[in-house]
Order: sequence, then C-alpha cells, then structure tokens
Amino acid sequence: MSTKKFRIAMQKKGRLSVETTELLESCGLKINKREDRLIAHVENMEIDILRVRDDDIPGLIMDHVVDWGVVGENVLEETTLERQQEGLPVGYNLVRKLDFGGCRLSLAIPVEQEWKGVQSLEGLKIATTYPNLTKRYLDQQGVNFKTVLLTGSVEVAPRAGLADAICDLVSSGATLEANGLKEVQVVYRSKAVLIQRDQELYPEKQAIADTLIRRIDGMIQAHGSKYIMLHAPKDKVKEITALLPGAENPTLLELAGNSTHVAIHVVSTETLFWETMEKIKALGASSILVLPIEKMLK
Ligand SMILES: Nc1ncnc2c1ncn2[C@@H]1O[C@H](COP(=O)(O)OP(=O)(O)OP(=O)(O)O)[C@@H](O)[C@H]1O
Ligand SMILES: O=P(O)(O)OC[C@H]1O[C@H](OP(=O)(O)OP(=O)(O)O)[C@H](O)[C@@H]1O
Ligand SMILES: [Mg+2]
Repeated sequence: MSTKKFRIAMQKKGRLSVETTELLESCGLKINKREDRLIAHVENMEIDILRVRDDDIPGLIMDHVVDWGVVGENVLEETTLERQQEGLPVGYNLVRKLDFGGCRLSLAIPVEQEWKGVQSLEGLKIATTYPNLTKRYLDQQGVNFKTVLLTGSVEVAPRAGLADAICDLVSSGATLEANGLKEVQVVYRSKAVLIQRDQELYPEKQAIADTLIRRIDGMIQAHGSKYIMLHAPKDKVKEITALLPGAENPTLLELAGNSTHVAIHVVSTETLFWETMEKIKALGASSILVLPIEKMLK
C-alpha cells in the first residue's frame, strides 16, 4: 500500500516522541499537532505524520505502509527476529543513525544476589519485553531459560515472584536501583534510527526524502560543530591557530581602531577544551567565544 503523500511514522508518546518531533521540526516541517490524532498533517509540505506505538513502527515500514520511521534499534531488531520466525517480510533501509534514544538491553538480578556469570541463569525464569533479543544472546552463551513475557513494569517481576531475573532497557540505571536490581550483563546497545521502506519511492516522494536527508545531515554536522571567535595579537596568529582544533583555514578580520590585533573566526568539528582556551589566552588572545551552530549547509 502506498499513498501519494510522504508518510513518516513516529512514536506518539514516550522516550522518542519529543526528540523525533524536534528533529522533524528542525528540518522545517510545520506539524499540526492536534492531540490524540493518529495522523498529523504537515502544513507546509506533502507529508503526513503517523503517531503510533513504537512497537508498530518496524512493521509499518516492512509492510510498506509508511515511507519513513523513527524507532529504537532494539525494537527494530526484536521485530525483525519475530517477523523472520513468522515468515513475514523484514526489509528496510537504514537512512541515518540518530543521536538520541541511547539505551541498552541488559540482564539484571536482585542486588542481594551474587553474580556468577550468565551460566548461572541456566533454567531460571527471565522476565522481558524482548524475548527474541534475550533468547538470541543466551542461545549464543549456551544458556537455557524460561521466558516470562511482560509488556511493561518488567522491573517489578523478581520482587513479585514472577521471575528470577529480567532483561530490560537501562539508561541511567535509576529504575533498576529503585526496584532493588543490579545490571549484570549488557545484551544489546541501542540508539534511535531513521529507516525507510525498501521499495523504490515515487519521484515526488524521493525528492522529499532527498531534501529531508540533506537537512538532517546539516543538523547532524552542525550538532557536533562549534563557531569559535577570538581576538589575537597579529604576531601570534600562527601559534594560536595551530592550537585551534580543525582550523586549517581560519578567517582573519581587521579590528576597527586596532592595528596590533585581528579577529579569528573558525568553524571547528571538535571540542575546544578549557585547557586549550587557557593556552590561547596565555598567548595574548582575548574575547574568546565558543558558540553552538544550529544548521549547516556545505
Ligand atoms: N531510559 C531510556 N533512555 C533513552 N532511551 C530509551 C530509554 N528507554 C527506552 N528508550 C528508547 O526509547 C524507545 C521507546 O521507549 P518507551 O519507554 O517510550 O517505549 P514504550 O513504553 O514501549 O512506548 P509505546 O507506548 O510507544 O510502546 C525504546 O524502545 C528505546 O529505544
Ligand atoms: O535506566 P533508566 O534511566 O531508569 O531508564 C530505564 C527505563 O526507561 C524505560 O522506561 P520509561 O521510563 O520510558 O517508561 P515505560 O516503562 O513506561 O516505558 C525503560 O523501559 C526502563 O524502565
Ligand atoms: Mg513500546
């Protein structure tokens, strides 16, 4: 199934929804966000946004219902394994890895228990929302176990007597700690990804995809870049620019009413550490500014 309008599936509510909306809006999409609508229209482009549960996003891509989707790699991989078993199509193209939704799927056990390695899980009950990723990992380790499938509140399972251990998502570890559990083994590391259905797109849709990818790349590049400005004594320009990360071609500008100093402007893809700033200052530089860059088009 395919419609004329470019369709993007995103999580309606949860860990990925705010940053996905920010990503799309930073690409210039004006999303009409009337609450509780499955489909949100984009006012200034031929795009519809489908707001769904994250678990449904890989299937919508693999069944060619939507053109793009933003989802965690954990859900993408789990769905792929599940659909492979069911003989359903699992094709998709990775468009870009994104810089949010970072988490890991980990095994965790009650804090008071001694951890003697994954082999000690042999024959035990493990509660998880990710049965396929958990099984793939433990099969590789040669460990047999019983799955207790839960779609939420997995962390309470050991205390409730439902399972001996869990395999769930961890980021800060606060949820595990609050439930008297400790992380003992990472099973899968995940970030959000932008994926596309694996059929050729109509030319109009491909044009939209190309524009959005260019803009996303501009955002990704800008995100890791800084604009550095400072005033420097003319006779120290060489020494100072040698210290600036990635400053092969700095811009030098005259300063009004000052014949001994110039302004140096540099776009840097690296971090300017305090230590470097202090060295530059010791060489006579002043007014050192490090500014974030919002967008970049090369
Ligand atoms: N603590 C976290 N920090 C960062 N990213 C996370 C965290 N927990 C989960 N994620 C990522 O965000 C995705 C969505 O997590 P969330 O907890 O909102 O999902 P959910 O409860 O399954 O929501 P839904 O109602 O859409 O099914 C996860 O699949 C994972 O990729
Ligand atoms: O290690 P932490 O930083 O504590 O994060 C981990 C928690 O975050 C996610 O749930 P979320 O808070 O999104 O709520 P949910 O259980 O309703 O999905 C995940 O399922 C864990 O429970
Ligand atoms: Mg979900």
